[in-house]
Amino acid sequence: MSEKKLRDKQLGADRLVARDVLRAVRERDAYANLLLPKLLRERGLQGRDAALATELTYGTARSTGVLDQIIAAAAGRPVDQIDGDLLDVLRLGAYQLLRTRIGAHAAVSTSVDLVRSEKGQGPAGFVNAVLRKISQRPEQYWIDDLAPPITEDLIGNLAFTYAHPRWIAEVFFQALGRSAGELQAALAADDQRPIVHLVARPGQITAEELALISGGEEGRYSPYCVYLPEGDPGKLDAVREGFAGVQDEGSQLVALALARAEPDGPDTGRWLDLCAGPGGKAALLGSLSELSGAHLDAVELAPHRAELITKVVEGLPVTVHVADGRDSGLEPGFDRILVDAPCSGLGSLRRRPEARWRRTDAEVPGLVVLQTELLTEALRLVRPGGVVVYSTCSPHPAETTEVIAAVLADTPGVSQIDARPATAGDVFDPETLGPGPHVQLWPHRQDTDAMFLAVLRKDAR
Ligand SMILES: C[S@@+](CC[C@H](N)C(=O)[O-])C[C@H]1O[C@@H](n2cnc3c(N)ncnc32)[C@H](O)[C@@H]1O
Repeated sequence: MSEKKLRDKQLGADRLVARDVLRAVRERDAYANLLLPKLLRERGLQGRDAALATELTYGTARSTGVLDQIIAAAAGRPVDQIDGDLLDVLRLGAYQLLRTRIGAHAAVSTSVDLVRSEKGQGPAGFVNAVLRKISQRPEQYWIDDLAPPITEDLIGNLAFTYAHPRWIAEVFFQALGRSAGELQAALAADDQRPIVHLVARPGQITAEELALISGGEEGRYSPYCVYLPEGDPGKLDAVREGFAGVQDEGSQLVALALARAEPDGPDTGRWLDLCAGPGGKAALLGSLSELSGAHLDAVELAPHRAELITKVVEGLPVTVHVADGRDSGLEPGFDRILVDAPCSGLGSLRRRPEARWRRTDAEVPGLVVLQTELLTEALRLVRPGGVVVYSTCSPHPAETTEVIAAVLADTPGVSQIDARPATAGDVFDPETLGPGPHVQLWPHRQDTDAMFLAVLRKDAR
């Protein structure tokens, strides 16, 4: 065994990977869900070691803001006065102490070893002292001590308890009709790591076949979905060969709603995806359009994301355009248009562990302008009688119902139709999707990302 391998083993290769990912997230805004699988592969971690590294990395990244408040209280100084490399290890250690069943001794000693090997005895002593202090109390003690009292600030208390920034909890509260019980359920579900959802590409493999070969289970809502509770989807032949992909069931329902929504008059086979990168929905729509003899145009502003679409739609009747969806140069007259708008992503936080601590509400007004312009352009490009599906992976009312209301108010000759039948198809009861006319999915209700979708139809002449 090489000296480096031996060192990694002694230190715990799982924690070393977790620390390195957390450091990259902090130092260079890396995405944990992209970097972690790469490091696991490069360092040959598999099985239980890979599972532990994943749990520690994602769990720590999800809880960062709350762990920082606890670390600051235990260290007696704000975290911005703690060296970043030490802070990564403190977060990792505090997460293990407070939010896992790992024993206190293992959590503290592995953290101290990580610091000692890189930084020496002094910093290791500091990490030891802070983590020991944290370990003396259970998580509930720290919540009671540091969270706003539930009687004074219910939203702030729940946000702290379930490791969300307060402003995001406030947005969920509004989107859930100001129900405290549902907010608690939504935050709790959003604080869990979701299982992988696969999509079986129509015409290439069925969900039943994919479930059999992957050891997964067929989805509840999308006829193309398979739940994969464990295992690396990248190792499945069906995924490697492009018969299947990784896609949240809620995203599948959005693409399906576009294919199922009823235009007024016959479908002439011109479909458009106006914000298509990286191509998850375009791939599903491309397969569905092939089966129904249609053609999909896929527009994407970012060239590198357009390249990803080109790869994933290979062999399907799809043309990819690198263009601004607000001025694509495409001829009007589409039967169906999807506007899967750039958004704050607040609906898929559980799949992007660190995202909740990176986002700010200052981004939202600019996104709302873009969303409004893209939807307005889609309504110009759709033919009379044609349908437009507007969707976001965000439940933020400013990005969802308020965009729809503003565009409807400014665009004569367009009506909003009930999105529930198109979302449910003949697979499940549309009434389970709330009162309509839009659909808002939630992790705590459907166990999907919190996708929003609305269906608009241009009046036939
Ligand atoms: C929510 S993502 C779409 C996800 C995609 N539909 C899928 O399922 O894989 C929004 C996409 O819109 C792109 N985008 C941003 N501004 C755009 C614009 N003005 N015109 C077209 N695409 C744009 C972003 O680069 C991003 O790839």
